[in-house]
Amino acid sequence: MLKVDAINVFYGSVQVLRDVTFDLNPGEILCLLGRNGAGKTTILKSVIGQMKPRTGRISLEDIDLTALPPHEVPKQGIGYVPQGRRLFAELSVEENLQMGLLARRRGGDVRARVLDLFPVLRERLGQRAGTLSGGEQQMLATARALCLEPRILLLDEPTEGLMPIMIAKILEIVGTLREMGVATILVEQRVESALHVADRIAFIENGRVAEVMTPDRLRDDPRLLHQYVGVGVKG
Ligand SMILES: Nc1ncnc2c1ncn2[C@@H]1O[C@H](COP(=O)(O)OP(=O)(O)OP(=O)(O)O)[C@@H](O)[C@H]1O
Repeated sequence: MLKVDAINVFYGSVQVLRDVTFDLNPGEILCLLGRNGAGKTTILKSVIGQMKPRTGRISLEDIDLTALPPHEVPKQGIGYVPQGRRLFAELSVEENLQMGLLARRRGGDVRARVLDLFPVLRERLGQRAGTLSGGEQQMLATARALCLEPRILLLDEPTEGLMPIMIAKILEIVGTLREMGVATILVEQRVESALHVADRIAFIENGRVAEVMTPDRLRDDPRLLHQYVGVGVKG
């Protein structure tokens, strides 16, 4: 469905992505793992159109996303939840959701469906976003992105800084979205999360896709983790 084909991306004269190539199937969860600075966030920014590859191509079915202006890319059905969530802290939960709904023409039933996924937000519609817990803020940021009814969701470290129970909830929602046919590219630092939820794992190393594998393959060969992220698998 989504094809990233040999993209080369630069910040000024510094090349940060080198011939990055992978694909994403409908309803698939692809997890990007790699050391700090490997290029994971830059991959998401390239898919959503915020960074333009100097060469290479990103396409969604027959649409060339790299040829579109950045604001047209999300409209093709791609939702992006950046690291740090970028909510409007002074606005309420409801107002933050409305920001997501504004981007589309029809709204009412989408709002209800999104809130069904996040019952905790329904209870807090009038609360200022900045006063939500970290997990609730992540849910709100994800809910806002889902207002566009994306076919693909890009999540940058959604579990960062959360308590284990919240991490489990966020990952459960990613699993529910898969059942609904939403494909996800998930940037994760926690290997356990990747093993738990991913259909495939792509290791990013120095701006390249070093290897793509299933979680089972990684479990069978934990040395790969030492190689790419410098950690071992617990348990
Ligand atoms: N705006 C920028 N200007 C210049 N260089 C940048 C910019 N943003 C990122 N970089 C550099 O690009 C490289 C890749 O960064 P990126 O944020 O994609 O990595 P990452 O794998 O997501 O890292 P982390 O896990 O630490 O978030 C890094 O070397 C980083 O310093």
